Amino acid sequence: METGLMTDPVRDPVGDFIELDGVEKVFDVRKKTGFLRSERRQVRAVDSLSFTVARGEMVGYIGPNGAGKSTTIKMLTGILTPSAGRLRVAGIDPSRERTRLARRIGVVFGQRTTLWWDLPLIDSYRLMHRMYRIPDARYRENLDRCVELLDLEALLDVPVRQLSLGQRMRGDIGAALLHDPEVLYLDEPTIGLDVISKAKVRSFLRDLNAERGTTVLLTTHDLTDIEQLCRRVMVIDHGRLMYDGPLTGLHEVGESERTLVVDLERELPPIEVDSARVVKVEGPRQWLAFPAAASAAELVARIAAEFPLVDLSVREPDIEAVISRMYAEKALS
Ligand SMILES: Nc1ncnc2c1ncn2[C@@H]1O[C@H](COP(=O)(O)OP(=O)(O)OP(=O)(O)O)[C@@H](O)[C@H]1O
Repeated sequence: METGLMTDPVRDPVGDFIELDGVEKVFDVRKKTGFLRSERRQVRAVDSLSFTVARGEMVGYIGPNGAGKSTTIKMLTGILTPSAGRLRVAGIDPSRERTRLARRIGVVFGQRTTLWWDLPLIDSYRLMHRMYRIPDARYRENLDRCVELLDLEALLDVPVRQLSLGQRMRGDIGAALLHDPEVLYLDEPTIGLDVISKAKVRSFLRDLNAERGTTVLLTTHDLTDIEQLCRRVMVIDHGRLMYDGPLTGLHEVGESERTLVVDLERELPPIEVDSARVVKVEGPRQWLAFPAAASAAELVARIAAEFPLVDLSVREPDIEAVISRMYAEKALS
């Protein structure tokens, strides 16, 4: 049933909901090279991209600026047509049947709003009710739910232009969910938000995914979004998939380091020990970087045997650092 949009992962067999096979997107760009001269150039924004996302998955889609993330999402909504390859969402070819697909997907572009700027929030919702031809009872139910969980009650009569960024974002997420989409594409949903607004948005998305089984594809520069929401992450760079797996696996791929922080009885010269190097000294405290895969216990034992150790802690690698290192290594290779 096309409009039976509630997903029940128990009844609904888990299958590939989003499928990309060798998808490419090439843009023709004209670049001015002189007064009356210009040069044609091709930009390969997405290159041989293949992946699948199962129903109910919540997947992070990350990469540096210009990697091809927005282009992918635009192809998944049907706004852009792939130059090559096969792409399906819920069995639909997005660019051929964009309107039919629109009833089944929700999209939030963090840097743009789908709301009517001059109208109170509730009027935008009423317009969407009509535009998407959402049955009255379903609209009411979804509206009430979004108002409650996204804390929108006090905002409904406020013109969108007067909302803060965080309020507007919650309003936009509500708008994307009024028609009960099976899949939600989020492009930078927490960009520019304060800590409290970010926490609200994340908790809402977690509940949405858990309770309704909504499939979520999340693009973000804030890795805490990924850490808190997604078990799986895909890393894209230069339009190509570089990594697809659990967030924790990125540490191994990035050959990252952990940090041992030791407090000594007194200020001492940097500790010299095999398999670790001092990266910072502050009074009696020293920071030693060591390979993430090496045993912290062995290193601690060696230091404790030779130095007056008072206290210690081990810091896990910073995902952000791991990813920037991955990009840097790729650029050099
Ligand atoms: N309409 C377009 N015409 C020409 N080139 C484009 C167009 N849209 C995107 N590109 C180019 O395609 C590449 C991928 O862009 P895209 O916006 O998909 O990256 P992104 O990963 O979303 O980046 P960001 O994190 O900065 O939003 C970039 O080189 C960009 O300049």
